[in-house]
Amino acid sequence: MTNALVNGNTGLESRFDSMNLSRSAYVPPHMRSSQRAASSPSPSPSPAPSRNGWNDSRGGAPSSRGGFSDRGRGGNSFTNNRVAGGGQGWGERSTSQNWSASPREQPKDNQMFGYGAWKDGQHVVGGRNMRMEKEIYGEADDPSKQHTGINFEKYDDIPVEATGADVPDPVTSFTSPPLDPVLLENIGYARYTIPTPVQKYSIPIVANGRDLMACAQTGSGKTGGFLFPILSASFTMGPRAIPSEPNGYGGRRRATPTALILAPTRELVSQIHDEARKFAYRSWVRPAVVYGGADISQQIRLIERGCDLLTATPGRLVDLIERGKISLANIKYLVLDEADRMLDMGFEPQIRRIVEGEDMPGVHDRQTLMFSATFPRDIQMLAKDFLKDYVFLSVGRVGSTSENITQKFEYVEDNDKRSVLLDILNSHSNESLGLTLIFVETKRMADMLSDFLIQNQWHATSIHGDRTQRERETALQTFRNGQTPIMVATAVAARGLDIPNVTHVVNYDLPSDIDDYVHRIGRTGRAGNTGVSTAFYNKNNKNIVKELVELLREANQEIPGWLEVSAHEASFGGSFRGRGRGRGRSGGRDYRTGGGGGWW
Ligand SMILES: Nc1ncnc2c1ncn2[C@@H]1O[C@H](COP(=O)(O)OP(=O)(O)OP(=O)(O)O)[C@@H](O)[C@H]1O
Repeated sequence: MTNALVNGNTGLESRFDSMNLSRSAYVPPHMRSSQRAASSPSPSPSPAPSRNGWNDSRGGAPSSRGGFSDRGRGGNSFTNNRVAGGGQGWGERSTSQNWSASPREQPKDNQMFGYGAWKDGQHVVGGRNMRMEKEIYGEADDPSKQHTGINFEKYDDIPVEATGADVPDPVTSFTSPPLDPVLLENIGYARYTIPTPVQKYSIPIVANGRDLMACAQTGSGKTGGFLFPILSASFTMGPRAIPSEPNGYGGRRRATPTALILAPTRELVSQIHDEARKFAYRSWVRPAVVYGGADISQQIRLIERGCDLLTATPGRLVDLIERGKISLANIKYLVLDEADRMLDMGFEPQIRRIVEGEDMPGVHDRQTLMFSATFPRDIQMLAKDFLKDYVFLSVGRVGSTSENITQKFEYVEDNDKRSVLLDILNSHSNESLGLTLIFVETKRMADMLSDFLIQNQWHATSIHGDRTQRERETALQTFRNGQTPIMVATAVAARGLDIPNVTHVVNYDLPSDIDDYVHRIGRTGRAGNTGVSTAFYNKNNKNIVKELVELLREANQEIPGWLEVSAHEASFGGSFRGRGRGRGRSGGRDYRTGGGGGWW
């Protein structure tokens, strides 16, 4: 029996039927935690005991099924009207109800807590909402939230290079100024005490109106690196005035976000949106998220309620623009997160259309930021079109891996991989109760391997592009909460995902691209925590062996003798040259400075 059958739409639905669970509308991932908070808890089916004491997602229903909730807005609609025109760039949002009248005034009983407004040219900060705070920030020791690890302060030892004209000095702490006091309070609620290096630099660079291409290792806080300066400036300056609607849109309300964040996968945009909700708390900024594979009408209803900072996958955004639901005319900040992956996934035409072919202000009338842990040549070239006079920031060498990850290599022939994997899982299960993420190359392999693990009494699930959105979210949810502490994944889970307590990443199949390896192992060892990665290597992986050995050396890892020999043979035997994408896709620095060892 394959995963596709068990977890395909029909299989899943019939399993729910047989469990006699109540059916209800699909709830998108970014709505689920609030929905849980809003609805009374429903008993979950008791899991079957297993060898590792965890529950199997396949025996349980997603706990978030149920009716639609509107993120704790208590059913109140709020108007999203702004003063049209205005000419000066920054305008005014008029709010009809539910807001406190002055920045520090607490809302009255019938007013809405947790949301602010822009009124009469002033930021009217919403009152605190304890339920919302618990939901978005978690408790101090909440295992579902990432906590900083013992090596967090060591990020400061990583060499930073910032190139470009007149690079502003970095900040050393979270202070106001330069950060808006409301943002500072939210950063405090998130329990961040000091900025990571990428944040130290990005805050003043963006505050000074500069464009930025920022490269920093996985798990080192790039999301805050773009959210903090954007939200801080937005809180202080308020929304831009909405330009008059072009002919043909009269009377139709379109969302007009101030900031747009593009990212490659649904899971990643949902995660960025959750972070945006943390830092936009009590402010006038309404974060929104759109991605493919989920009900578009529900997304339209949500963006109509408020959409100032929009996180989107490119395909769904184009769809909404075509439907006349979103205008980009107001964009002040454009962020391309994991831009290199978006190009790999073939999103370049959609991205070019969004940035150059619609109504987004031109490069001189917006600020553009690109973030990734890897910046191959083609993305630096895209930067030439999208960015102006930008600062190129690299924390560590571009494309390097974090020293917080212990990288192990095993020589394993394809036929032996399954049994070696079982051995490794057995040995690790004695050591830690952390989560294990296993990467494979194909969707079919992801299904087959997770079935194999389940047959061997391991609680496993899988995530890949052929699973439905609901299945993907369920897999992620049961992995996050430890019900299925093993997740077999394709590249869809390689980028950006920030899942606490992933202690082990296994590259069951090594990728053919060294940058993919960097992102995959980066699902562990995040925020100063330590983690382990194990890769199964054999002769089929010679195309990346030289880069692997360089990465290991640079990250002060032990290098098995046989791997060095293989790298040596590959260099001199010609089997590596001309295959894959060649030496260090991200081996360069700012291409404008001629850095990078001349590999282009
Ligand atoms: N200043 C900070 N203090 C404490 N924790 C932080 C800080 N900045 C970020 N974090 C936490 O570190 C974790 C990793 O951050 P983030 O997901 O932004 O990393 P990233 O650099 O974007 O990684 P990736 O390259 O994998 O996308 C998150 O859980 C985040 O909450």
